[in-house]
Formats: sequence, C-alpha cells, structure tokens
Amino acid sequence: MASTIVIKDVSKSYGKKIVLNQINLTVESGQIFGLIGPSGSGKTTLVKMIVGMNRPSHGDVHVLNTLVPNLNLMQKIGYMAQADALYGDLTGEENLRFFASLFKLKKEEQKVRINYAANLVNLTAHLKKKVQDYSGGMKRRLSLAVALIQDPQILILDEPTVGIDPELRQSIWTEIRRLKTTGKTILITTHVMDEADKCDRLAMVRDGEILASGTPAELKEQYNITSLEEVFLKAGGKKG
Ligand SMILES: Nc1ncnc2c1ncn2[C@@H]1O[C@H](COP(=O)(O)OP(=O)(O)OP(=O)(O)O)[C@@H](O)[C@H]1O
Repeated sequence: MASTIVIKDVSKSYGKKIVLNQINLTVESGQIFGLIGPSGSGKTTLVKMIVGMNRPSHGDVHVLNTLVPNLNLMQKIGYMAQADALYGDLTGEENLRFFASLFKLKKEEQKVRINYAANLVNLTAHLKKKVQDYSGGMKRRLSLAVALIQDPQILILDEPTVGIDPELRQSIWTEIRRLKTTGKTILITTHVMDEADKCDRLAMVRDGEILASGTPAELKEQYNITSLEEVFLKAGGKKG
C-alpha cells in the first residue's frame, strides 16, 4: 500500500511551549484516518502542517512523496479548517465559484462540481443567499463543500461535523465512505467517538504526543475495553 502522508519526527514549539513532540505517523492511501484527542492536544497544529500552513520546528512532512510545503500539492488537498474561511458578503454559490476558479476548473466543470458539492451538504436551496445570513451549521456545510470543490485526492477535515445535525452528519459520513471507495485518502479530526469508530485507523493525541494508534478494534483490544469512549478516557485523559 502506498503512503499518502508521512510525518517524520515532527516537533513544534511556540517559544518554550512544546505543542508537538516527535510525532511519527503514516497515513496509507485510501484510508479514513482519524486523529482523536482532547482539546488543545495538538491535532489542529498537526493538520495545518500537513496542509502546509504551519512549519515544523523539527522533522518533515511528505504528502504524495512530496516535501510540504509545495504549491502543486494545493490542488490535491481539500482542507476544511475548524474556523470557516468564507466570504460573508458573497452568496454560497459565489463562494464555491471563487474557490473553484482558484483551482482553475473550466466553466462547465465548475458548474458540475458546485452542484455536486452543494447537493452533498444540502445547500442547493440556499446557494443564492449571502453567507453572512447563513447559520453556523450552514457555514460548516459550505466549508465542507469548498474542501471538495476541486475533487481533491486527499481530504483533510478538522472537526467537520461540529454543529451539524445527526441526519446530515450521517449523510456526510456516507459520502466520506463513498469517497474512500473511489481511492481518496481522508484524514479527520474528531471528538465524537462514534465517528472515530468509523475510521480505518486512529491515532490518539495527548499533550502533543501520539499515545496509541491502530484500528478501532486494535485500540479496544489493547486497552481491554469495548468502547472507544473508554479508550479515549484511559489514554486521552489528563496525565495523572
Ligand atoms: N500560534 C500559536 N502560538 C502559540 N500557541 C499555539 C499556537 N497555535 C496553537 N498553540 C497552542 O498549541 C496547543 C495545541 O493547539 P491545537 O489547536 O493544535 O489543539 P487541538 O488538539 O486542535 O485542540 P482543539 O480540538 O480544541 O481544536 C494549544 O495549547 C494551543 O494553545
């Protein structure tokens, strides 16, 4: 199996504060990989490094055998950040078109992709509204649509279902799984344990370190418990 994301000996400090400490992690192609860990454990910092928005203090990150950061990788990575990066005074459709044009999609292709992405997140009926009039959940959904707009090979989703109702969350997960069957690699951060259970592999992050990694079943076995919630509490709780 080819490795899509390889993180090698990565550390990150802000001043004296060590946020990531010697992280090693490999995400194989076609996997749904989950990063789980308590708030402030370093997940977003790690994700931003993979996207090329943040540089390691030490170590390096390769995506598709290319050292990050690299401009050509932008086309291949769809990134949904925790904070929505949308233009409030543009409509949903204009936002999608803007991002589609950044990726140099042709007019016809833009239309197809905008329809697909808007439909996926249930926003088709709201595309003509300005984003400043969207609810929080609608903005999250539009951010997910933006991450998918160029049909990227890799999807990096930082807590994609926060603020999204259960029904839509389920349809988003159905789509995540469908995208996996088309060969995409998906990295997702989450606090929601039933979502973690849907991942092929997980890494548990705490205080900037990976405590444990493996399939959900392996992690449960390792900790000799039946629910990921308990694994999370055992491995992910504060240092005693
Ligand atoms: N630019 C920065 N300067 C200083 N400290 C930072 C900076 N960015 C992140 N940190 C610190 O790094 C630590 C990890 O933050 P990070 O956002 O990666 O955590 P997280 O696991 O994604 O948390 P959450 O789930 O709440 O988003 C936190 O203590 C945070 O305050």
